[in-house]
Amino acid sequence: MPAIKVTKASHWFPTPKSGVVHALQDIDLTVEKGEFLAIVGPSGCGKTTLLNAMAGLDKPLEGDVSVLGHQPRAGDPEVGYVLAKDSLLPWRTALGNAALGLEIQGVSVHERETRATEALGVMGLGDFTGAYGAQLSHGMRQRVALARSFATKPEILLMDEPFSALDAQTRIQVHDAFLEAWERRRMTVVLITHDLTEAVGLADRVVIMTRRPGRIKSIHEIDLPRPRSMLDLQGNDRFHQIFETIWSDLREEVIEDSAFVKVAAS
Ligand SMILES: Nc1ncnc2c1ncn2[C@@H]1O[C@H](COP(=O)(O)OP(=O)(O)OP(=O)(O)O)[C@@H](O)[C@H]1O
Repeated sequence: MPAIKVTKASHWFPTPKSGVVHALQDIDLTVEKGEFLAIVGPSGCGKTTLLNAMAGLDKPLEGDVSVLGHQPRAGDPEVGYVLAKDSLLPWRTALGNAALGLEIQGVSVHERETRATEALGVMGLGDFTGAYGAQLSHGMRQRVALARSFATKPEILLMDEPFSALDAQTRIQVHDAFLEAWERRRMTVVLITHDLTEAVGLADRVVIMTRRPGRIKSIHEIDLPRPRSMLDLQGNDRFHQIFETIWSDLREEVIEDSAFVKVAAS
């Protein structure tokens, strides 16, 4: 059984004046268990709509989505969701924030503190468990948000541009902390990103979506060995080759998209 199966999914939204916005068209996609899949495509092509369908937040008007063999449902403890905004509660410490998902799941105080502390340690924040959001940098805050998701040990992690608010240098540090944490559990990840370097560096496969209505244009296998480090990949020839191949395929879709980060590898 795959982790996620999307079959002939199409979706559109009503607009106040004139009809509909056709967001997704005929999406067929299978994500295997333990796979790291990245989705790239121009702004407004339906990436979040697709992720929301996997999260059970929005059902496609046509077609079908199944997650771990059943209909997706919002709040499924087996599925974590990480957004660009860290959404930390300012009155809670890093530990309190990292334990929040477990608390919602009804996990005992002792166990959630143990698991949240471990997740913070994995994200390199072992010395900051007592810090409040205002005392943490952007990158540290986002690592707390990632620790919050990891602590619940979801089978599937859905991520909507989780690194986009970080500056380039911090982003690489958080990528590597995330990769290290992911290597320990190898949960299924679906990552939406506007950063092709990130997609190629992190994922096993990169899905390119077309302009709206979003269809799947192509899927690229990333044959870089694991474990990986984003920092080390900057000097890896194979990484640059794969990057250029995917970019030449993606280019015409995102050429007018100012949100898209072509690169940089240096
Ligand atoms: N609730 C909604 N009501 C009306 N239109 C919507 C709604 N949600 C999304 N849309 C429209 O559907 C299209 C796809 O949106 P979606 O957010 O999925 O795109 P995206 O690829 O994630 O974009 P971005 O990369 O800019 O975040 C867009 O044109 C958007 O304006």
